[in-house]
Amino acid sequence: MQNHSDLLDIGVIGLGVMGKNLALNIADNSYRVAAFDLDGAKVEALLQQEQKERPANYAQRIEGCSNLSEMLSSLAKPRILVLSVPAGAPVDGVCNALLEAGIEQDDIVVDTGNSLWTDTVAREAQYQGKFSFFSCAISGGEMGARFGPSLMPSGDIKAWDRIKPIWEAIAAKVDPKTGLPIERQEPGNPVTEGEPCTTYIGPAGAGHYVKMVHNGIEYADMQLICEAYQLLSDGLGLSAAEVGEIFARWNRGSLNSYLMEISADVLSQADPLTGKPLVEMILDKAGQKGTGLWTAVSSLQIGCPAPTIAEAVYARAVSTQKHQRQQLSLLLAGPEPLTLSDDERATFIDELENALYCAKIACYAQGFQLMAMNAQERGWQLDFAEIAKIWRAGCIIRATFLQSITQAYQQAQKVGEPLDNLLMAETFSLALSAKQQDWRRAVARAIMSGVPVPCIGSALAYYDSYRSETLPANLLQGQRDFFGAHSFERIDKHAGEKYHLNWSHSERTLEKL
Ligand SMILES: NC(=O)C1=CN([C@@H]2O[C@H](COP(=O)(O)OP(=O)(O)OC[C@H]3O[C@@H](n4cnc5c(N)ncnc54)[C@H](OP(=O)(O)O)[C@@H]3O)[C@@H](O)[C@H]2O)C=CC1
Ligand SMILES: O=C(CO)[C@H](O)[C@H](O)COP(=O)(O)O
Repeated sequence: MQNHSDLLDIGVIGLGVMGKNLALNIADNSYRVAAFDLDGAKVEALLQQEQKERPANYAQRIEGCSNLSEMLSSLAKPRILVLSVPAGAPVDGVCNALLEAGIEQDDIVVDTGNSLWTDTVAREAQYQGKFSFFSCAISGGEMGARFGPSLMPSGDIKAWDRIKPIWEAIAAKVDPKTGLPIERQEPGNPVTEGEPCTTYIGPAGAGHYVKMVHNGIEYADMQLICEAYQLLSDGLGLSAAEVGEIFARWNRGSLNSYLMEISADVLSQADPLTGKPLVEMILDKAGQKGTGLWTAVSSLQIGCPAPTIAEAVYARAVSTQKHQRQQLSLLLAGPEPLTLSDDERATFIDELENALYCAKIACYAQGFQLMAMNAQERGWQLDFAEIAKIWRAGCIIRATFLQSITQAYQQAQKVGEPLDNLLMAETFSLALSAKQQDWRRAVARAIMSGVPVPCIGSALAYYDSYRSETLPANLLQGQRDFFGAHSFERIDKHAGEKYHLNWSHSERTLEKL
């Protein structure tokens, strides 16, 4: 352990991509940090980075520990210990190691990893009486952790009261007037002004659930942008750099977002090895760690439609089937390429911009509805205006658009009417109604040119399903009653009254069950 004369404020365990940067961020905000990783080289690297970045007039604020007992004895009580280790078994591994090292009942362990929310619920109960297991899901990647992430804390409110000042200091900040991020990436000079992107989400598991849905939306938003890229490159024959320029232009309009910004950047990057566009040298097989899948599974389990999020997970799965795709590309016929005039191409690009905006609204509507339905099942009181607010900066899905979502929920709160679906908010219903024809034309062109658009297309089906007062589920109920006597309700009788037609009898009489 490094020399220190005083007890430290907070411990960080796990110094990978996120933990290392969180430790530096916390230190930038004047807290003294004890740091530990199983790999001593990572502790050393962190200490060196702090030394390199620290302004000359600042004292050392991070101290390395060689084991957890040393960390516990270096911290002021009750202790705050931040876990930034991979989700799953490593979280319990560290908790058990902390128990062996002498962690106490009043100490707080904050899990900042992408843990499955049901694991978090179980852990809070499992460690009760031993220490306070608190969770704080985090988004923002490496740079977010370093200079201001979005933080989604949940669990024991007393634990939140203790960590809140640190969390508000290290979180990303938003200008309250414009709703735009205040960004300054300067070691030793953290952003202290503006609204912090953190808020208490709810009981144990709520923060991880909200982060999981954030990631589900992230999957869908990324896939929507990728579909637009394929339409512009394969469909229109534009180069990666040209698509990058279009995305950069869109990023200055209603599609302004971090994901659009980085997509434009990725597309304009040349490969250092070949000089070709880097994107064309990257293998088209998408990885995933599970949070998008968990979101889709949750939506299926609770019966909340989130088709665009599910399609984004399937799109990653299809991408990994490279061998089959190679074989089938030689076997299966597709349409002739579309030949478009210059005017038609320009029109198509504008239509696609509107299609993307509409699909994005539908995808966020799905995510927010999912959070609402799960909250209802769990008895959580989620404040969606606050959730949208803390996603305006710091996190991967940060976008100007989140300010409109914040305002839509604030308006609903003001008039005392719950916003059951974001499509109902005036700002979005007007935009969707105005742009839906362009959305259809973009999907139609994609279909006619043979470019797959599972997310842009499924979002349109979601939109059309929700604007249909009547769906063909009447026939479906008839089918179910026919083969399985599963019964149906009638439109001219009380809700809940069940009927069955004796389909196999010659008279086909109707029974009230
Ligand atoms: N990367 C990202 O953009 C984001 C990640 N997250 C989540 O944050 C968590 C951390 O992610 P990330 O930093 O990317 O992961 P990394 O794999 O980069 O870092 C995890 C670190 O934890 C260390 N570790 C593992 N087990 C222990 C242990 N028992 N005691 C001490 N240290 C341990 C690892 O050491 P070693 O390598 O030696 O095993 C490694 O240094 C994950 O749950 C991730 O899903 C959340 C938001 C964004
Ligand atoms: O949580 C995150 C950002 O919010 C991570 O970047 C996310 O885990 C990446 O997920 P995947 O590897 O599944 O694409």
